[in-house]
Amino acid sequence: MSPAGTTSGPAVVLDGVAKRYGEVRALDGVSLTVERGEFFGVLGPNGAGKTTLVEIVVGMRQPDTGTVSVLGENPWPRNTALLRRLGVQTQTSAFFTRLTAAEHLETVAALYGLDRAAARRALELVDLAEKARSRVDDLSGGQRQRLALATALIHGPDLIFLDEPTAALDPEARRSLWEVLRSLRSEGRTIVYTTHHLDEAEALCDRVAIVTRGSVAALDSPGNLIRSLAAPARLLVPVGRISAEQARAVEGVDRVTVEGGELVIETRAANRVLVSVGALVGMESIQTRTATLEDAYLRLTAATRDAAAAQATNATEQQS
Ligand SMILES: Nc1ncnc2c1ncn2[C@@H]1O[C@H](COP(=O)(O)OP(=O)(O)OP(=O)(O)O)[C@@H](O)[C@H]1O
Repeated sequence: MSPAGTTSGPAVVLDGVAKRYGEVRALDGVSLTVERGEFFGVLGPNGAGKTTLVEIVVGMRQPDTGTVSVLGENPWPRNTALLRRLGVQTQTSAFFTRLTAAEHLETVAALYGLDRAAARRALELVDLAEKARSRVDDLSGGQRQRLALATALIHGPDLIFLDEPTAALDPEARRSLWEVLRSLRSEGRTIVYTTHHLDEAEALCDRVAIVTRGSVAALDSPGNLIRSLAAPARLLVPVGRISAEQARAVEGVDRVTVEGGELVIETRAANRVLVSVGALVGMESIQTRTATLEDAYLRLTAATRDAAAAQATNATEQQS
């Protein structure tokens, strides 16, 4: 059987995709393109519509309106030939819980027509070989998450969807999963994933879409988002070297707070302020924290929340 889908062109194209659950507008006209070979992050607050978006793209849900193209094909109704080219890990991944981890993967391998070696390779890929003989029921949350990832990757898919794959992992396991994801990316596979770990998205993603209230509020590389949303840098000075009033008086300083024994000076003119504050306290006393994707994200989501609150107030005032 020849595999479904094209081998060139974008990996995913969404055009005007909307989805309601009763009164809840989960997606409100989402249009975006994921290029082939891209590591693409979908970020957003709880309930923003990320899972719904991924479920529509992989053919688990039908959009109310709009079009979806995955490797050049429509994923709905469930396109079983296309499914062989997709690797999907959702938050509700199903396991054969009475089996051992190895038996579970061997069963999945058999469903794809693969041999036991594929199951062993998948276990090793996610660093779970030592739990091969443990029952799935007896695995920890993080180990189950790694098994879910192995299940999604066992057949070597071209396009991989992961819904919060590192949510239950300890910091070491998270870093080792980053390496797995990076190696998949370097093999030319496309990865679309959702996460609440902004540091991770910044480290891994070529581009991210920030979804708020069912719409794409921003879509760009992490670096461009940080620049365009003008997130501030922070200078940290031990309390006592300079007063908050003195710091506020420095030209270019936006905000001064005290956190954990440090005066935190926020600025969007980091170089200029660093020189001025350095002249007051000595350069060696200053720690710098450049703006992160998390800063940019928080600014954007706060602005979206404020705009929605203002709209709701206006609507109430007009009614009364
Ligand atoms: N099956 C469903 N029936 C009714 N409402 C739903 C259903 N699934 C999701 N919703 C609602 O749709 C909205 C979007 O949910 P979704 O799970 O897509 O968000 P999310 O961004 O993935 O959230 P989280 O970060 O918490 O996982 C939410 O308001 C949610 O309550």
